[in-house]
Amino acid sequence: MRLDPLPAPPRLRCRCWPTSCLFCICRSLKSVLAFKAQMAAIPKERPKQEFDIDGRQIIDGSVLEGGGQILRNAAALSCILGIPIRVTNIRAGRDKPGLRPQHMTGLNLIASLCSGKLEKCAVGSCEITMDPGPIRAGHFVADTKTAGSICLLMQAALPCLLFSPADSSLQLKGGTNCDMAPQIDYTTMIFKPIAEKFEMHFEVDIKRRGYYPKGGGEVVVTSHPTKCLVGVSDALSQRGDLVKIYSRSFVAGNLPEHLANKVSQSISKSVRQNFPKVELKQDSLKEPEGAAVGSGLGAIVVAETSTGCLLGGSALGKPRSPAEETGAAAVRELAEAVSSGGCVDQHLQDQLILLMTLAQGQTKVLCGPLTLHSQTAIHIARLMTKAEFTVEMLDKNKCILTCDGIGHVNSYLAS
Ligand SMILES: Nc1ncnc2c1ncn2[C@@H]1O[C@H](COP(=O)(O)OP(=O)(O)OP(=O)(O)O)[C@@H](O)[C@H]1O
Repeated sequence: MRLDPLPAPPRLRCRCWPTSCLFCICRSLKSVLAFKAQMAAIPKERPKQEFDIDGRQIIDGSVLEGGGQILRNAAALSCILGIPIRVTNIRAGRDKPGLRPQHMTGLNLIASLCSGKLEKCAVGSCEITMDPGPIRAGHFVADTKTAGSICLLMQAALPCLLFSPADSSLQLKGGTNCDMAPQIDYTTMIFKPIAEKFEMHFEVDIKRRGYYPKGGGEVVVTSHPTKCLVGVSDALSQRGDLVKIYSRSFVAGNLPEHLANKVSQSISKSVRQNFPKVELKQDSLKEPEGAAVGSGLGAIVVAETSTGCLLGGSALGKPRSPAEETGAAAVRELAEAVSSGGCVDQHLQDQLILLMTLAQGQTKVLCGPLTLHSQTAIHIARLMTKAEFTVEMLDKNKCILTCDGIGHVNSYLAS
């Protein structure tokens, strides 16, 4: 990874020099440490490729974030580029390492898209192999049988279907609004419109919502193939001004509708405090009976800028936590994304890496601090492809992430 141009190192001398105070010295040292941490996060050398005795590329699932995203991105690249893989140390960075139902379902789904051969793919397994075949179009069904995230199944499968011969549909079952994963509303309201700028097109039909712990949600996704994704150079590098904020607050199951209104009111209050001049539109609802399994409460807040950037914040209700706190937490996450000064929030950042990698041409994204998830996604992309990533620090928190993608072409649509 290239590092040029680098920012000037932070000044060691404190502002009240020559009568330096302890506070300023500490502050300077802290910024030196932060600067060093950011540099350390971006290795210069490309990661070294290693292969097992059968010629499969070895992917170490314990690097950096050490979570399920390594598996999804590696399996997707394996399927798209026809690279046989052996993933070791799966989710070694998590309390319960090994495959969880969501990851196992995602791998099986990817394997079925490309008639791939999977070995050792079972809950708890810390190592799998996958030998991909040609990607095909069709109707594919995947069920986590838990509240495992439907959006993370989409995250794994949709990039693969871009390179299939025709339209496909995915019937996905699991959780639609879960913690530690995009809520389905995040995927439709933020990821989808931005992915369209890369020429990734799909439609989402939410048949039924499902929440932790029951799951039981169902989403049908129609995916359209593309000849080649295109890099996005301007649309994600100019932040513009905030022009609108939209919020969706919901309850489902045995929770009363007035709780959704409380979430909405707290969002309105926090938005007024943080963004007093920005237009706010709100929806507050109880999911109709039959349209949701189990009980849930949550919110998503989406801000749009004058240049078309979309930033989000979301939260889900927790037992014994007041409904108002859910609204305030969603706005806090949004405010953090806005104050980072980037064109993407911390979650979209890593979700775009695969698209940037595969696209034809250059993508430039103005980001806040690079997250560990993004660094991990970049690591896997560099390990498995020739995509070039550059990080240009603009100040100690903001950077431009540039990727020269590999321009992978859909062989079925090539002529
Ligand atoms: N609140 C959120 N909004 C949008 N996206 C989110 C949110 N929280 C997490 N994500 C996304 O979900 C993905 C989570 O990946 P991660 O590897 O941590 O989870 P995982 O596959 O469930 O595995 P693990 O259980 O190992 O953490 C990332 O792409 C991240 O950006």
